[in-house]
Formats: sequence, structure tokens, C-alpha cells
Amino acid sequence: MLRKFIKMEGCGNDYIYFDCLNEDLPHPEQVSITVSDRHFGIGGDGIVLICTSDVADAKMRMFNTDGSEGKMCGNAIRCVGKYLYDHKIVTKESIDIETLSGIKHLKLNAENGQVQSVCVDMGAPILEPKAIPVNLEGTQIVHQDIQIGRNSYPITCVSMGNPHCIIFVEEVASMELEKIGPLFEHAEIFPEQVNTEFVRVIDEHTLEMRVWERGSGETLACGTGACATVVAAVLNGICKQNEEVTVKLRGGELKIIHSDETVYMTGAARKTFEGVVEL
Ligand SMILES: N[C@H](CCC[C@H](N)C(=O)O)C(=O)O
Repeated sequence: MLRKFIKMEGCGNDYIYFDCLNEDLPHPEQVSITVSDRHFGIGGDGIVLICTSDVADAKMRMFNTDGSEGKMCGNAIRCVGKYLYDHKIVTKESIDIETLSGIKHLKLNAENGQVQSVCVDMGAPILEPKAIPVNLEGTQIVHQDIQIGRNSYPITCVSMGNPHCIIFVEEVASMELEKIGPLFEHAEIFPEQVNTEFVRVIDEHTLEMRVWERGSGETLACGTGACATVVAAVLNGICKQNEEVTVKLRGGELKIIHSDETVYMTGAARKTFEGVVEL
């Protein structure tokens, strides 16, 4: 079966998008494993299905490279907004997208009919350990030492609809994430695994972040991870609420504001190419 796809990226976090508004995509878990392969497939950090919704302008489903379904994806939701507007499926610049973590509100920033960037209301962070989930005692997990492998790390745990573990470190560039990332991802205290962010503080308005994603490994950026990182920085007294923080990622930058009620994420969304793939 031949199927059209569109490749898009947000800060280098690149997914293969399938328009499922009129045609479903069977076995998305297996499709993601196959087409995400950067040598034997199209290549990407996973796939995203753009589907109809009864409660919003569209529904987004995303799958990691290992076929697991993510409950929210910050970089992808910006690209979904771009796809819908650029293809005139929506004509408004304020739209809603249904996800497994609730309905998200998007403000599309377009020039000449093409979306360049999007501001997403990502919703309020979830800090209650059982809801993240993380199997640790307490009302929230902030700067709590845990043993991972042979070392102990002070972690902060935040959910943005998907689980994140944030560690503040002196230097991120030379970290060997392929070694340490899986130790966090599959640590027993995370019953649904975890996305792990390693963060260097540049100043109270600038953070440098690398990420080892649940189900995909290291990606060039993680939108929910950048939001979780700023929430963790506020909880640790590094950044201030209601002040914009720039999160520098390997693939670009995201602007995050952790307000009293929610977290706003603003960043680019870009199409790289379209194609047809044999599924
Ligand atoms: N790996 C994540 C989903 C993708 C999140 C990330 N790419 C983003 O931009 O938020 C998970 O399984 O929770």
C-alpha cells in the first residue's frame, strides 16, 4: 500500500506525519518502527497521525521509534498546527488539538499563508509522584537523590502529560547519553519509563538542555521536556515563574513561560519534504 507522508521538524525533532483525516493508518506501532529507521526507512524520531476529533480542530497521535505511543509531544503539535493551517484545513490562527493528555490550545504565527512558529498552551505541570508516575514518597520530587547505576543523582520529576526526570549538571555537551540515558529510561522507579533531561544553567533566563527520550533515545529537542525543565528550574529556585526562559537545545531554541496557571511554549515548525512510502 502506497501512502503519502510529510516530514516536518521542530528544533530538529523530526517526525514523519500521516494525514489520517480521511484515511486511517493501520498498525501505527509497526509503521513507526519501520519508517523511522534512518537507513532502511524514511528516517525520523517517530511518526505522527493527524486525525479527526469530535472535541477539537484535530487529534494528534504520536509514536516513538520503538513503536510506543507518547501521550503528548510539544515539537510535533506545533507541526500539526502548521500542517492544518498551510493546507487550509483550518483558517483560524487559534486552534485546538486533542491529545492523549487533553486538548491543547495553539496560537499560529503565519506569514504569507505559511505558519513559521507556534505558541502552545501546554497546560499545567503535574507534580504529584503517583500521577507522573514515579515510585517515590512525597508530595513532589524536587532535588531528590536517587541511585542510578553506580551513581547518585539529584532528580526533579515533572509530568507535562508525559513523564520527565530533570537533572541539573555542570556540563552537558560531553555527556555520553547513550550510556546513561537508558539507565534512567528503564529505572524501576519509573513504571511507565521516563524522558530524561540533562540541564546546564547558563543564567536565570537561559538553560542548555540535552534529552534522552523514552522510546526514541537522544533527540535534538523535546518540547514537553523543555517545559518540564523550566518547571523544574522554578521549583529549584533557578528561574522565576512568569519570566521567559530560553531553552537551548541541540536542534534550536524554545521560549518557555511557566505562568501561575500553565506553561507556554513557543517555537518554530518547519516542513522538510513530502513523499510516498510503501507500507
Ligand atoms: N518520547 C516522548 C514523546 C515525545 C516527546 C517529545 N519529542 C516532545 O517534543 O515533547 C514520550 O514517550 O513521552
